[in-house]
Amino acid sequence: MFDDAGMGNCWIDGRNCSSSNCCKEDYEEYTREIFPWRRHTREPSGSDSFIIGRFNDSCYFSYHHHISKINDKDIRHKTNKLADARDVMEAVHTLKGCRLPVLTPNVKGFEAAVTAGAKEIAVFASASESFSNSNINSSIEESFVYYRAVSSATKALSIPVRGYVSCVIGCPVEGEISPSKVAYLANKFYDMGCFEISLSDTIGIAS
Ligand SMILES: CC(C)(COP(=O)([O-])OP(=O)([O-])OC[C@H]1O[C@@H](n2cnc3c(N)ncnc32)[C@H](O)[C@@H]1OP(=O)([O-])[O-])[C@@H](O)C(=O)NCCC(=O)NCCSC(=O)C[C@@](C)(O)CC(=O)[O-]
Repeated sequence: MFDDAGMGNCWIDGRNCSSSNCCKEDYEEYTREIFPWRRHTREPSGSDSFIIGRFNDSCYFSYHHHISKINDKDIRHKTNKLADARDVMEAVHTLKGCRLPVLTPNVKGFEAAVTAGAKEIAVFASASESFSNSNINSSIEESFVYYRAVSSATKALSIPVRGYVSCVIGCPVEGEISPSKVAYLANKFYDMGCFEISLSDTIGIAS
């Protein structure tokens, strides 16, 4: 399902469909070079924990990042959304042999994640200014202000933090991303104390 509260136009060189969706079903809609990149409507928590469980059974993944402790843009459902995240944490905390880092965009999300039982935290910055603004409503530099605060809060509780750099190859709005920008952000996460740094080809154009 799509909602129209999109994240702006998406431009992917040489592809006629969004990378994150099946090209086949989208082909008709995306036969133009520029197409609206819409956000998926969130599934109920039951499917989240079911999917995490299945990934774990498949033994392919030793960790699953999940449950972005995020602010739902439609504030009316914000509390429900957090309750939803708590349900997922409750449903997966018994999974054996896997790590479950929780994405948190700020200290508020971190506190909610720890309250819900998170043992590992993940923060996420983008190598593209446009993607950062669309994704977390702040610039790259602003996001590191939030993430340094999260990192200090995790140190006090000895909770490990993973740092994601998004859009390391290309951005749906800005196109190709310079590797030196990616290296700069990875260094910032390293200096901040992240024990792991993940470089994400967020829109899958490297493959
Ligand atoms: C970052 C924000 C919160 C800024 O959203 P905002 O609206 O700018 O936040 P704000 O600071 O203006 O606060 C607005 C309201 O939200 C509340 N709020 C503020 N923070 C939280 C929170 N954590 N949890 C719950 N509520 C929160 C805050 O308390 C306030 O409530 P009010 O006072 O009006 O009642 C929002 O833009 C957001 O949630 N963005 C995240 C969207 C998201 O989940 N993106 C996908 C993550 S995965 C990813 O990015 C890529 C990755 C990691 O997978 C790797 C890759 O593939 O690239």
